[in-house]
Amino acid sequence: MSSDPVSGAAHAAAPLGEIAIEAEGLGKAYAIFKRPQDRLKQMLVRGRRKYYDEYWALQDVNLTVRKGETVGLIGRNGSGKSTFLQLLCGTLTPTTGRIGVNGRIAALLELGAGFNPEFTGRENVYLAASVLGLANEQINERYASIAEFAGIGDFIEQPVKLYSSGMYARLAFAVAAHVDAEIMIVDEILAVGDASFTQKCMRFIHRFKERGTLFFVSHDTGQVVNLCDRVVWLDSGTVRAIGPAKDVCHDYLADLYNGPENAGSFRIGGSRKRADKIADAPVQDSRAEVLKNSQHRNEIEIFDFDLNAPWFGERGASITGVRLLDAERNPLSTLEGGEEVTLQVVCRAEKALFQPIVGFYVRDRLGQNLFGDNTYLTYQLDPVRVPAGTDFVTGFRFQLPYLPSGDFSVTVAIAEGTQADHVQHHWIEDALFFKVHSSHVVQGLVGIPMLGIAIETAG
Ligand SMILES: Nc1ncnc2c1ncn2[C@@H]1O[C@H](COP(=O)(O)OP(=O)(O)OP(=O)(O)O)[C@@H](O)[C@H]1O
Repeated sequence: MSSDPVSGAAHAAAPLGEIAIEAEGLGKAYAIFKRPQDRLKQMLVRGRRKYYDEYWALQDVNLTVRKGETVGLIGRNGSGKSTFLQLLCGTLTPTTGRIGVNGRIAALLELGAGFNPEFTGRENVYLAASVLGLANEQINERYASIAEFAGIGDFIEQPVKLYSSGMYARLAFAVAAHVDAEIMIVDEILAVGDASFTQKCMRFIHRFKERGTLFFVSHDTGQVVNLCDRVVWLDSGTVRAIGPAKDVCHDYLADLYNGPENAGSFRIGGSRKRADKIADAPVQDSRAEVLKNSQHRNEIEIFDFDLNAPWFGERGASITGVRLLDAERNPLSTLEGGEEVTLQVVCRAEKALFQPIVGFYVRDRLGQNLFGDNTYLTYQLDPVRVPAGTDFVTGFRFQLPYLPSGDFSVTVAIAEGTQADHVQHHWIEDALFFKVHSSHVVQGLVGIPMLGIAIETAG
């Protein structure tokens, strides 16, 4: 394990004016002690010798956030997001560079509201609100509204050590929503609340955006794009990109999909699993060439993953991306029908998952399920475990049937358990749309590739 090694530049005040947050050459190194006794030795030698290795969790971050901006922070696990936020809040000291904050800051770090576990909810409201700058009379005036926002009933009189993570998050958010913060930092906290509370928080965040500066950290790129003007992408402790939310999230997802560890399989807890047993070349329709060159060929246009599609579920896991890839794993925007495709579903385990099931349906415009599948059978004897906070990719590789002309959608879902008994974590209705412009399929719901068609005379 490790601790803060080297002291560095102070948490200095930023220049006044239109700037809310300014980081210059910001870096943070942690000390990694190989043996517990080295930590003690280090304390004794007071810096004259070094008994630790330095690990740079963050290096040379330069960032200016103007007042009123909403900035997203994304990156893989361990890329340095929490470290950056702690430097921003002043709970960590930079090893190099500086970070300045101009305005009252309220941070909603994941399970890190700074509550005292022995105090009741009510006592913690007073404690946290006063740390965030409210006078006692102001807290008295706002207490009823805070309690109402939290919505945890009589639990507010219980010590917070008895709270579930969702209740803790509710109270933390309720306080932060009432302290007149000018800068708000929201870090994954929404993932632990239930759907109605998450929506309440999102309504607050949308209102806050109108008047304040928001720093939003999430693995849910859909939410990031929805909310943020700009996005900072951290990769191994350095800034990989800063730019318009949609562009940066797109590049980040592309990197996540195409990273070497995701090519055709996914790795969880160190073991690499084949996502599926890949069959041989797809079945060729004997008329493939003729169809391809005729007006009957399937022409299919695919639209992007719909970030605003309706969803339901417990959100112990989230689906963060859905797309179709061709046989070479390039993203597809049009299809011909009959060819090999891979439907990729990118998920994030918000909590530790045991036996996740990822599935999909393709539906026609009347809502009829044409076909679909899920990962259950493949993994039922060898259930996958996914640690909390892990992003993972599921691939369904199949030969696309021929489709009749019309509109189609793909519904995707991630559940946990067994086929018969499971918790639905995230079900996204019509996550992806595609349109078939022309087709030779005139009968039935779908057409299958014909290996051969022959008329032969009897005898
Ligand atoms: N106290 C510490 N001592 C040593 N290393 C640490 C410490 N805290 C974090 N790290 C390391 O610094 C790196 C960045 O961690 P950080 O928590 O900032 O990443 P993150 O992007 O927030 O990850 P996640 O998405 O999983 O929350 C990681 O490799 C982590 O192991």
